[in-house]
Amino acid sequence: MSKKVAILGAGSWGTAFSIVLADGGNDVTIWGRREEVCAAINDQHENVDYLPGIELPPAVSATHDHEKALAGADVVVLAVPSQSLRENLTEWAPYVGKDAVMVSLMKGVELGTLDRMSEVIAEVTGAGPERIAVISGPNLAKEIARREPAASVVACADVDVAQMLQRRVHSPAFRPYTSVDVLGCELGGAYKNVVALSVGMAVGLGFGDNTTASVITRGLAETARLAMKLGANPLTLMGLAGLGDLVATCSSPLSRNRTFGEKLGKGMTTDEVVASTRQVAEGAKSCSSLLALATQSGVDAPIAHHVDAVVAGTMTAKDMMDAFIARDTKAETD
Ligand SMILES: NC(=O)c1ccc[n+]([C@@H]2O[C@H](COP(=O)([O-])OP(=O)(O)OC[C@H]3O[C@@H](n4cnc5c(N)ncnc54)[C@H](O)[C@@H]3O)[C@@H](O)[C@H]2O)c1
Ligand SMILES: O=P(O)(O)OC[C@H](O)CO
Repeated sequence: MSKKVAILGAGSWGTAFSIVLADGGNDVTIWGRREEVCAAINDQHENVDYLPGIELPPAVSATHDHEKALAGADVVVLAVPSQSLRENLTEWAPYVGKDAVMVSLMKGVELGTLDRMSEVIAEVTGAGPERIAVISGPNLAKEIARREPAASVVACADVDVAQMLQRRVHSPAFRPYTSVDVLGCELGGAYKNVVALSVGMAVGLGFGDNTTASVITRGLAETARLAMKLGANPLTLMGLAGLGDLVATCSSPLSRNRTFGEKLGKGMTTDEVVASTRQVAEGAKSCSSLLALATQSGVDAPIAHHVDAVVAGTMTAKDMMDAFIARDTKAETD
């Protein structure tokens, strides 16, 4: 049986996940947008731009040619920014094997269409749900690349496919659990970035653990409200792709979303924060799409609403925190 995997995207997570896959016994080819990044992966076994100091296993190689990366791959892993997936995949789709399973590592919701990444994949490739999976959990790239122990969720509507992928990514430091709740995993992964932005803002403003714990907990309530309205299993939100990822992202200085929020909390503008890093903070775009999804679904989403306003520059981080406290009071479980 082929164990060739293509990873499309040579950023932090695509590269870190190549280590998981190589440790799981797969032969991995990464497609990278920039030739010099691919050359460094092949020649120095290192992604000097995104994961400096981490030695990549011999089973990992890279190419700038997507046709070469995709040739013979029975598993295709997608790790580009959520807002560029549709454009990228439209170019790649003709070269994806007709039975290949596509796995989204992305944590965002498309602006405009409000599609989750699995929905973009289905629309662009015409693949059925049995060929589309999601891997999501508390998985900060640098820690995974250092092979620090972590768990995650492999979700696919077809449990046999989820189990096949589970076997392929199970490695000494990475423990995958299966799920059939693709929607719940995707919304948990996208929403926690928005909550991490607001937690980062609280940290940037100098507030302590009571404030961050309150925002995290109400963030989970907001995520669960929307996800359950759209059909997610509530237990998914209590699991690794929900609470687990929320805690990791909101607690860690390694999180790009939390760091982005912290800079906003310290008074930088969105343009200044974007200019200060080349890495993607998905929540800065997905706050708008998740807010639109919540509004369309009739779900109250105060955190997405206020984060969207701060990112858009129509409200300050301090005014956001004041507004959270001043909201009409209600029962916790409403
Ligand atoms: N980094 C993590 O710890 C982590 C963990 C889990 C999930 N994710 C998710 O994985 C996805 C990718 O994140 P990342 O951490 O690898 O981001 P990154 O910023 O580290 O890298 C993004 C990669 O995409 C490329 N890219 C940027 N714009 C592009 C475009 N228009 N077309 C094609 N390629 C483009 C960049 O060159 C880079 O290689 C995101 O949805 C993120 O939320 C990240
Ligand atoms: O760095 P962030 O904020 O994109 O978060 C990374 C991962 O999603 C954590 O699981």
